[in-house]
Amino acid sequence: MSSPADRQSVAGQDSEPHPPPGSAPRGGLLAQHLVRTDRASSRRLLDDVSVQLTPGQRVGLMGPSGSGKSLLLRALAHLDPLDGGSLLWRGQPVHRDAIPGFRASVLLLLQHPVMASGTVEDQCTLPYRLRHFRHLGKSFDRRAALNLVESSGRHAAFLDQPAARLSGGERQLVALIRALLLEPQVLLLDEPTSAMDSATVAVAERWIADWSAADAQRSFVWVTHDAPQARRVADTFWTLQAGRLVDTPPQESP
Ligand SMILES: Nc1ncnc2c1ncn2[C@@H]1O[C@H](COP(=O)(O)OP(=O)(O)OP(=O)(O)O)[C@@H](O)[C@H]1O
Repeated sequence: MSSPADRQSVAGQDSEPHPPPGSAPRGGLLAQHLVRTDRASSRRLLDDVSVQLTPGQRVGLMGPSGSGKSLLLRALAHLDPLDGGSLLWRGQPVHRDAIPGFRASVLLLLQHPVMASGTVEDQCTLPYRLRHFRHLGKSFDRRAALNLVESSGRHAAFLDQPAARLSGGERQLVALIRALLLEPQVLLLDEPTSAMDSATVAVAERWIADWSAADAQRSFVWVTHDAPQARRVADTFWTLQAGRLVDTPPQESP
């Protein structure tokens, strides 16, 4: 079995630092020379970042606090305007009319998930009322939601709990359940288990591994400060420092 460092040299960004335009394979996300600058300070928050997420790839994204990990995920999710660079999804720029399909395929999980009013079940049913999921004809699968709830060791009544009263770890769990039910092709995971106890972390890691294994085209980028977790979940490693990609194997962030 290869070490994370070996795997990085084979599959990490240092083997293909600047993939040529249009080379994103079907299903892939390609970011080239991304630049984001803080207008107030002129500091580069993302500084010439080029990454390629290929179908089936499992990326662990590490780096110190403030190094730009969340901003990179938001950029890959087409959430923030950039000051430079290009983004391709399945080899094409994501134009306005392609955004609904993109949003249905590429899901970003925030570290601190926002919960709407209502119950846990309401959080899970909400996306099906949004345009990008409605047009796919998908509907909420309560049985699948219950299976996930019960496989996390919780009672079915968890679905009826008011979301406002959930703990931070429970919110992350609900956000993950909601995302997995939507069966995305790509998950952009911003410290998705940072507030969970170790047993719940193990459940979340297993769910994401199962989701990934169910379709060889599925891929994710998982931000973590936990190097052992990165080694458990990922086969490729990206590290950011001060907005730049650097070539180092997973290590604890300071
Ligand atoms: N909207 C914004 N405008 C200006 N600066 C921002 C903005 N959002 C984030 N930043 C700054 O960009 C830098 C990178 O932020 P980011 O949230 O991506 O860090 P991170 O690597 O995810 O950190 P952590 O590990 O603590 O979550 C930080 O210094 C942050 O203050």
